[in-house]
Amino acid sequence: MTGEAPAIAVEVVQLPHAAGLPLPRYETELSAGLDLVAAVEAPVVLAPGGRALVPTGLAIALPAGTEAQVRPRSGLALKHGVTCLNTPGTIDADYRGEVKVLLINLGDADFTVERGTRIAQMVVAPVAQAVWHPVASLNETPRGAGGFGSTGTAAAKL
Ligand SMILES: O=c1ccn([C@H]2C[C@H](O)[C@@H](COP(=O)(O)OP(=O)(O)OP(=O)(O)O)O2)c(=O)[nH]1
Ligand SMILES: [Mg+2]
Repeated sequence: MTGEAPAIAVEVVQLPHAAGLPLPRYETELSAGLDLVAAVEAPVVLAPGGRALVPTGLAIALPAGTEAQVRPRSGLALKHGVTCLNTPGTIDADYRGEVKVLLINLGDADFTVERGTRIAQMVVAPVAQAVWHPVASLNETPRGAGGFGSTGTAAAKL
């Protein structure tokens, strides 16, 4: 698959405590996520079961009609059991505070977040707001109210 991903312009301010750190970047041409780095002044140790709100040193202004999602990195999850507690984190287009990452250590050893550690990834995406249309009843569908496993397993269907 080739081609260019559509671009969304995002204003960014690198806060003073992020001085010297690189702006998040796409590691490959068609990556969906920008790797966020920890803008901690000193290493933060996450004990097993511990959590921490880790600063990225970035404040952003997303265009109306977009959001950013803060998602875990699979490598950290696989190797260390470290993930985002509130995944996916939601960055609203009108948020002007610092983007932070709520990490939790679900592994069985201490995990140290060093300055510059790539701790999560941020995906920018279009988003729509719902406009409620109250009605008395909803149209019928083959699924109806079925959910939560109502279609059975793939094996059961064979
Ligand atoms: O992982 C995250 C999640 C949120 N935020 C920031 C941006 C977002 O716009 C704001 C509010 O997030 P959310 O709506 O998830 O939190 P809340 O608990 O509902 O707080 P609020 O009442 O401020 O909306 O916090 C982050 O920096 N990182
Ligand atoms: Mg909220």
